[in-house]
Amino acid sequence: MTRPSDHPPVPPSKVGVLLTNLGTPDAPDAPSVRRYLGEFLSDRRVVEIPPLVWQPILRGIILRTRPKKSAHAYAQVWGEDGSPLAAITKAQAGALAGAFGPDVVVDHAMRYGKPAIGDRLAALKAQGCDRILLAPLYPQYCGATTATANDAAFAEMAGMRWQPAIRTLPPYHDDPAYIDALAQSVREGVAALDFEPDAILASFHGMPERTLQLGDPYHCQCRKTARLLGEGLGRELTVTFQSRFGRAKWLEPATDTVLGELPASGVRKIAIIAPGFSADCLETLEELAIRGRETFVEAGGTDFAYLPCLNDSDPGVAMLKKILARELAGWVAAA
Ligand SMILES: C=CC1=C(C)c2cc3[nH]c(cc4nc(cc5[nH]c(cc1n2)c(C)c5CCC(=O)O)C(CCC(=O)O)=C4C)c(C)c3C=C
Ligand SMILES: [Fe+2]
Ligand SMILES: [Fe+2]
Repeated sequence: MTRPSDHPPVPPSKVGVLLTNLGTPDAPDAPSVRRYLGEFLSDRRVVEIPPLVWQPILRGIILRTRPKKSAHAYAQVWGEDGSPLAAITKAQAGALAGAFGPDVVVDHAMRYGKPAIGDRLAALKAQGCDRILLAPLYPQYCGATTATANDAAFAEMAGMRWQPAIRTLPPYHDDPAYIDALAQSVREGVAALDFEPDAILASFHGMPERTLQLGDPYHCQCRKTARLLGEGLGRELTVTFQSRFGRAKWLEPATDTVLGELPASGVRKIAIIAPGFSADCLETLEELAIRGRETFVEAGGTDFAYLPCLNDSDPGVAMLKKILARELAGWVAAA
């Protein structure tokens, strides 16, 4: 029989903040990329095709061909600290350590691969965090990103007898703190160029167009970010969607198509930004900064600059601190 005195000691109460992002392979080689893509592309929030139809295509075709090609792309952006997405997300959490006082633990996790969301959530709880803020670092809400990150945390909680209280970070696509940080970084980035861009392209990750018709707010939130940022900069941005995958119709216009067409319309000097990504990753560093440049230059463009994401820059971390502190109100005295 368990008597009250037999209960394990209760650690002192703390608050946890769990930054989450998409995830990345462990290494830039085909087996690691295959494992990562197998998990990622089996998520029904990401590919909304019935598994009986999709899994044979994924296992029989995609995981046999894509990993080699993607591993080659990853190898081009891999740094000393490994995958840029992993290194930057870790640095963001490191930069926020202590930002909310001594009783708030900041950690980070990935939806696919490591460190896993379930593991880090359990670790926060084991450290005494009885209140946890889940912070999927996607400015624009999308079922395929924000929701699935939160799903993974709630799936872990389903196995807990004593659950922590949970809050989730809302999308921050139109938050003045986010728009101002972006505007500052674009202004400084453009001022440092040795050319004046004819246009600034804002490239967001694409999604199947069907998800817009089904009510996902992602597309509208991307457009709003671009409108507000354009107002902040005093110049209109060209909005495009990148990284098309599969045969279905995706959001348009496609970044690669626009990059190939702009020079013929007289736009030969461009700066490109990726305001849908909180951290630079394969999609920005390889697809935009390397392949995007090639496409633009081959089409007759003369000057091309990719401006980095906010990452763990001082303005980027200050922005994260502001939007996270707001969600901690009532949990943390000083927040
Ligand atoms: C159906 C496929 C995909 C959907 C839907 C999708 C949505 C989506 N993705 C991001 C952010 C990132 N995606 C990244 C890589 C990546 N994305 C897909 C496919 C879909 N994405 C694939 C197959 C890959 C892997 C690389 C490749 O093989 O091309 C990354 C980068 C990860 C890294 O390791 O650096 C990010 C970040 C968003 C924001 C989004 C919907 C809004
Ligand atoms: Fe993606
Ligand atoms: Fe891509």
